[in-house]
Amino acid sequence: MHYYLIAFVAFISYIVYKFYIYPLYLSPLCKIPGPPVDSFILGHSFLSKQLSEASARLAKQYGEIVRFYGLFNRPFLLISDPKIVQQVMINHTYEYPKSFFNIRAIQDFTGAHSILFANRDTHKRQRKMMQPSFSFANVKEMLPTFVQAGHNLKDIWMKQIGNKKVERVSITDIIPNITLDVIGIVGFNYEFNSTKTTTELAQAYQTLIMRDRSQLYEAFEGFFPFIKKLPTPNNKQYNEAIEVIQNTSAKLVDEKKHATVLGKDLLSLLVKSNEKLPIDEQLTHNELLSQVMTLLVAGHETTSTVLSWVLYFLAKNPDAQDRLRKEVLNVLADRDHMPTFDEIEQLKYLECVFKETLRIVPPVPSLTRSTSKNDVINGYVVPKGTRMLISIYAIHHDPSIWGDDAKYFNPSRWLDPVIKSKVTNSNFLPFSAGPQNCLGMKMADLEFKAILSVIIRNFEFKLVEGFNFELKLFGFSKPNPGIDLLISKVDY
Ligand code: HEM
Repeated sequence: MHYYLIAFVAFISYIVYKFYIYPLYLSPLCKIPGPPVDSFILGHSFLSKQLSEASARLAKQYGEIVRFYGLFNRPFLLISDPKIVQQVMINHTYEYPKSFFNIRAIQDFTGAHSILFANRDTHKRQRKMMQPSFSFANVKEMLPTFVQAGHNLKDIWMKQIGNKKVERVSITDIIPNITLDVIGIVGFNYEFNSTKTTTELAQAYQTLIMRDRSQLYEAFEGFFPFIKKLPTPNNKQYNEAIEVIQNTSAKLVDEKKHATVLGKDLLSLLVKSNEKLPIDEQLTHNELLSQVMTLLVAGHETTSTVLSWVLYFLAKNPDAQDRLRKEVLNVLADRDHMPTFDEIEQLKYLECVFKETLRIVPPVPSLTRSTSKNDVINGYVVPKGTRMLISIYAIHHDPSIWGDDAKYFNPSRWLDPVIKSKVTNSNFLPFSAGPQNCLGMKMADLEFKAILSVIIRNFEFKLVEGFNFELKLFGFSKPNPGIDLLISKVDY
């Protein structure tokens, strides 16, 4: 009995030391400034769905490297210093591997062998394989699909408005389906048809992306993965949605592997270049499947997020909207004209609008990395295995870079020579930076510009009085419960 008591006391002492005394009082990370702890077990209560805005607030209050605590007082560093971004993401990428609050939840979306989780040699091998599919020449060939997607959206809203002067439309209901159809065609030469019919795939993403879960819940699930298996209605819905995505991806890979003629879509190009490589360099079946799942989600959720936000900001800033429409009319005087690549490239204000939207609401608001060895960052000792949250959102809202109006949407800032001289790839990083940056960057750029130019040519957008939503973090920066706008036709 006596021994049991000693063992019990030793166990409790170990728990108290490991989860309370060491992280809060003894770890070298305690020297880094940060907010006081407000919960014994839960760490910081701000670790919630408003993480983006909280991170900007903390950066302002405590500086560019901030210590905070997650579940069970696990320490994290919040980074908003471009110099650290340069060190961690650009100069020494593979020394700072990615780390996630709940990796299994992301792997459900992307497959366990996605390039998003690969490190060092595996990453280099997968990247070398995938990069050629995203070449400039290949992306240029996607333009007609992007413009057609703009026209499809135009036709849907024209029909919705009908003979009315103005119509209230939930823009976030349809835009993800438009970009899902786009990735279907350019990614896999496959018609998902999610704008014409209700598809299981579009519904599955809707279910997953808009799940109302806090970071804290994600962290709990990360610690206790069995939670996902409990037979609750939410879990059932979640697991069914994941199954739809996995089955669709498996079907796409299977069809491509057995196709007699391969096209120019991303997956065909990937399969073709894979076959040319020596066996030990080739992507395995599971790796290929994971890349398809990754392209599906990365290729449509991000672009739909930025397209939804831009319409909101243009509705809120009618002067910017008028200026953009005026510029677009130079190219699209005829509403049915299909703009060429060169014509889109001429639209300089459109470029500013794209960058400003990515700055003010980066679709991926933060990135996670960890130290692979004991390290020194900004003069502080940082032990091996420390997790870092690189807040793209906080860096994009830093007045010392973007000016005193950093929190406002102002596309013209991108024409200001002072701002232009300050912008680098470590302080403007919507697509991340360094060797693991976004492969679909050029594609997203052209898709955004093609769809937005058709839409802004044809419609005027205004805010709905009294309609409110929140910026919430569902992995992507999503407006919750969505965005409604008033839309009217442009009659010239
Ligand atoms: C506005 C649109 C987009 C944004 C803001 C965006 C942002 C990002 C970011 C921040 C990362 C780095 C993630 C990390 O380090 O954990 C990333 C990676 C990636 N993105 Fe995008 N993305 C966009 C569109 C696309 C599109 C259209 C595709 C493809 C069809 C795509 C494919 C990828 C891939 C494959 C990676 C992994 C690259 C690697 O690890 O080497 N993205 N993206």
